[in-house]
Amino acid sequence: MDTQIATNAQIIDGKAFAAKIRSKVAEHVSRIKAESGITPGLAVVLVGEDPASQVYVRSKGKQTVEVGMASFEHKLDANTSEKDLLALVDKLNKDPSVHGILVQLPLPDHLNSDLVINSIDPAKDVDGFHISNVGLLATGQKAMVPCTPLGCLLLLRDLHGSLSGKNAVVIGRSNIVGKPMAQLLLGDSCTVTIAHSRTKDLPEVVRRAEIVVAAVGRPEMVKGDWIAPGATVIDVGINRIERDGKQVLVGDVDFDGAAAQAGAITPVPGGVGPMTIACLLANTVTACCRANGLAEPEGLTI
Ligand SMILES: Nc1nc2c(c(=O)[nH]1)N[C@@H](CN(C=O)c1ccc(C(=O)N[C@@H](CCC(=O)O)C(=O)O)cc1)CN2
Repeated sequence: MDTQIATNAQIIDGKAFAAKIRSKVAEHVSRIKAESGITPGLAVVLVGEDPASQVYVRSKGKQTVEVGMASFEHKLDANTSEKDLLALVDKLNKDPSVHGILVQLPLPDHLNSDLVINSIDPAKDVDGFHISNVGLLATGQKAMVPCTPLGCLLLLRDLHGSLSGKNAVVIGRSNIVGKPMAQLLLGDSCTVTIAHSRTKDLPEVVRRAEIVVAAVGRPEMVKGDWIAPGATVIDVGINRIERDGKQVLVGDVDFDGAAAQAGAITPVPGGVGPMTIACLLANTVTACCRANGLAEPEGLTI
């Protein structure tokens, strides 16, 4: 790694990169329609009225339609029973016009997320959270890949080309981001450490990394002096905090401190977040192609 101190980190523009992915997805959607007459379709299920989830689901529907796909939104009451939710998933599993199914998380407490996710047909599991897809990814087989880690990987590949041999530290061990992120980096031949709240001397562990992916859900926890000079910092955190009497969005990384050290860094907002929905659209096209024996889009998945 370059040992020179980098004071002007490159700001990785996730918003612009996500727009490029969406335009590639739109091209593939046109091709699929022309070749087969099939319109890729995405069904999104929202249970309850969590304000952030409502925003994300609205964006998913809007962007799905913008790339030429069919969007099916199912908004269910917060008190929906597990039986009714499972019945809806079963109906979507059987619907040939639906190629991708996503159940927005978090679900209300009375619903068992694992049970619901594992009831989705793995071939339609565009979130990549079904246990079959988790196992396929872990064993290096063709899987549906979780959208946020896939977005991070595409950003890293675009920046570095090959990631082979790089030292990567993933902070956070969630099933949605930390664990699949580590699998993806390992798949690209990085040397991967998964760190978490119990990791001893976390700052020292992070200082050894050429690539840092922060996904802990704690506002600005990762400090500038934890970052090795020239390292690439990918901030997955989306935390709403109050600062100077205003609500602001911050990541898991102290942006100003880290940018003074890093070679490249994602901002919040405008970094990893927009990649999540772009990769969801890409996964839906991939699922549609796999289901219908059509050529899969290249460069949009691993
Ligand atoms: N079933 C799923 N549930 C959830 C997922 C997921 O991938 N699948 N991820 C998150 C929420 N999420 C998508 O669902 C998501 C989060 C953030 C963004 C985004 O574009 N963020 C913007 C900021 C937007 C804002 O102001 O809040 C950014 O970072 O620039 C998109 C999608 C949890 N649930």
